[in-house]
Amino acid sequence: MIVTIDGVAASGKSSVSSGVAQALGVPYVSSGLLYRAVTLLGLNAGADLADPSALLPLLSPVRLEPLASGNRVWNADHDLSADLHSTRVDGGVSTVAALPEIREWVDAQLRALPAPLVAEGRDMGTNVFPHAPHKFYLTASPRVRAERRARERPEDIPAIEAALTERDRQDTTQSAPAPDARIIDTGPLTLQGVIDTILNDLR
Ligand SMILES: Nc1ncnc2c1ncn2[C@@H]1O[C@H](COP(=O)(O)OP(=O)(O)O)[C@@H](O)[C@H]1O
Ligand SMILES: Nc1ccn([C@H]2C[C@H](O)[C@@H](COP(=O)(O)OP(=O)(O)O)O2)c(=O)n1
Repeated sequence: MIVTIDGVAASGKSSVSSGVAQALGVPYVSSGLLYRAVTLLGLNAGADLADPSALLPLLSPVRLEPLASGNRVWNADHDLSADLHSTRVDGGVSTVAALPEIREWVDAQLRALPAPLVAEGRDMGTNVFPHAPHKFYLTASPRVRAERRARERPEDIPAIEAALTERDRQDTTQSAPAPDARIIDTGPLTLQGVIDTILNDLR
């Protein structure tokens, strides 16, 4: 069984996916972490983030480890995970995620993983796992999302809100909800409330 949980930036995808996956006793996979890892490696190499031929040669040692408690991304034996959620990576990741060659590489990593699993991102229900039987799409207003993310970032809420809104705009192409996804406005819900909503739907 595959459950897909897509949604806009900072809507709760990874926290909710982790909770749902742990309740089901299956792994979850965070596709955004792979886009973030490509971005980090590109930035560190001084590569042009809009040039797939500069990025693809960096990717052969990159591997996603889908632990139920939290995904990790490795570059050979170096754990990149702690560096993937920086403002620097946030600022470049939409450029990288717009490249068809990079999307193909990420999709191949994800499709190689054995089911059952919970997959989260933007296009899990539309493109990567279109035949998944259970699909969800998380939303919340930009202000609510910025307030949540402000607990994890040094910037103030208006700056975070502006950056989230801009990233939503740049990610629009791959971020449409699947027609058969259940859309959940997480604004009025607690994290556990969102997890329970999904688990009740799966039962
Ligand atoms: N429904 C919710 N209520 C309150 N806080 C939430 C809720 N969902 C997520 N959060 C918090 O919002 C932040 C962003 O969530 P995260 O799972 O990282 O989102 P995404 O994977 O979509 O970027 C985290 O600090 C998380 O704990
Ligand atoms: N399946 C996916 C997952 C993420 N992306 C892109 C869009 C986002 O700007 C970045 C980072 O995604 P991630 O889910 O980690 O970002 P947020 O936590 O929602 O801020 O990658 C994508 O294009 N397709």
